[in-house]
Amino acid sequence: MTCPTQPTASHFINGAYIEDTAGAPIEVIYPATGETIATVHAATPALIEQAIAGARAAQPTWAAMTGTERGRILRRAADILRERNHELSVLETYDTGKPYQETSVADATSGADALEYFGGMAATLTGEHIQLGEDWVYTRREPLGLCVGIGAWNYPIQIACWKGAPALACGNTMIFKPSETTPLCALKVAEILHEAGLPAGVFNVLQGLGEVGAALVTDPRVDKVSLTGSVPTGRKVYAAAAQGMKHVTMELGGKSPLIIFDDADIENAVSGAILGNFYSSGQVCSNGTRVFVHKAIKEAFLDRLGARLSSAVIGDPMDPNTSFGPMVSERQMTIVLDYIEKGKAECARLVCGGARLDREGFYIPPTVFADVTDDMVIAREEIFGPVMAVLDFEDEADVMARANDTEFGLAAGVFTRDLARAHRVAAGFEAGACFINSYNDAPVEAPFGGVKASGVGRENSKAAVEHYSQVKSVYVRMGDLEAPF
Ligand SMILES: NC(=O)c1ccc[n+]([C@@H]2O[C@H](COP(=O)([O-])OP(=O)(O)OC[C@H]3O[C@@H](n4cnc5c(N)ncnc54)[C@H](O)[C@@H]3O)[C@@H](O)[C@H]2O)c1
Ligand SMILES: O=CCc1c[nH]cn1
Repeated sequence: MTCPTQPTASHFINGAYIEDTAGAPIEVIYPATGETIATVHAATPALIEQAIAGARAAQPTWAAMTGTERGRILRRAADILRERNHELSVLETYDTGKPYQETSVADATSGADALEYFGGMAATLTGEHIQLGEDWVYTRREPLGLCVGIGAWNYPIQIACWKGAPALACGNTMIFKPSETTPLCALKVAEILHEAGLPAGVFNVLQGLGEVGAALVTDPRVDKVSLTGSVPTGRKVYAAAAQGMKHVTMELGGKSPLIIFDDADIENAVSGAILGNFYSSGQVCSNGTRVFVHKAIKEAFLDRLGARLSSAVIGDPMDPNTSFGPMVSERQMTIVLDYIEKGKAECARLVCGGARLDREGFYIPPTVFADVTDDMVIAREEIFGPVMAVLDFEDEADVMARANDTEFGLAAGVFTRDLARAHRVAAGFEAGACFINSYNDAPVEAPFGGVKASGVGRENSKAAVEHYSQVKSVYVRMGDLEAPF
């Protein structure tokens, strides 16, 4: 079996596809069937050297272009991404197993939004003038140099663009290493950027496992590392980057709370809980997997949730009617099934789901546990699959303390009709991305990122510019300079 739209080689370096079969083979598995659809090869040390040398050499010329010129290329790439939405969505579906119903509206689209947004912003990046009597200071906003992006497997196109677009807009070059589980889509992003006029060497893609990522992170010629991945990987990558005093962005995992008060619109709250637990088969970093439901409405909430989940169309991800697909890999399926067994062993009440589906592919249906308590493993650890934990509460202060009682701090949500309470709760959340009467919206205009163990820095929005550029100040004296001797 082969995916109809797959790239022609494993890597993209200095403006061209390149293959080196000396690198260890990495099989790309279609999660809906378990079949191999492609084989890529991990980057060899020679290819890593070629990519770093090329990206370093390309950076000064790219930075010397005006922001308008750089932005025009990024915006052209955004247009091509949109024109090829179908082809890219098919590839993303084969890479991840996510239903085409989702990928055709959420993935290339989100990548194009980032290229368009940062392309538009490139010409506006300026320093400032600070008058000091007759002297003055001006600042220059300068690129960092060579940035490395390292991706997770849940949003391959989005992650490549959320990192690449602001990096390139600011005048940096980038080497992007996709997850070894979903290596295909980032290559298409590189291909499209070059079709849009990107000079060779400015955006490169190298395949490989953690050791290729580690080789990039530790290279002294790399100035910044942006990782999307788990907290354990984040700790390693952050520590390695610190040895070289490199800039970092860490977009890591979460175990986010979603609080549903007794005055909430139940239908909307159920929608939020579904979007925050079962979109992308639960493989979204910001998911609100600890759903605190006020005791007074808990059974009504669970009844409506069960009814709505029974209408999920689980099946062939390429069928446009399918709304729920498989887990990304057999490994991830096993991890999630282990957590489900822990939930059962801890005597949480299994409301629906709870076992692998009897069909080919890595399918676990939407799974809901009720009567979950704060100390249960399924309420404390990130599962990264379609498993919702429903916990009871009665008092606002109590539920806020419980919601924040976690090492993570990526996202949080609240459903209530009381707007004063909604804003009070949002202010009290220890989380980077909060939602009121909604869940998991991630527009490019809004900062995205976590606090506590969930990360460092922000992607998207004007905030991302701070993480891909640095400010130089220049003091200008207008008169004579006195000295003590
Ligand atoms: N905060 C966010 O924006 C965000 C978005 C998506 C996913 N995630 C998180 O990602 C995780 C799931 O993705 P995953 O399983 O691919 O994560 P992971 O941490 O296993 O791997 C992430 C990436 O890091 C690379 N890597 C592993 N070890 C490395 C090392 N020592 N040095 C450099 N690179 C290394 C991997 O090859 C992969 O490309 C979840 O925890 C999820 O919450 C976070
Ligand atoms: O997976 C994390 C990033 C994200 C959140 N919503 C869409 N993408």
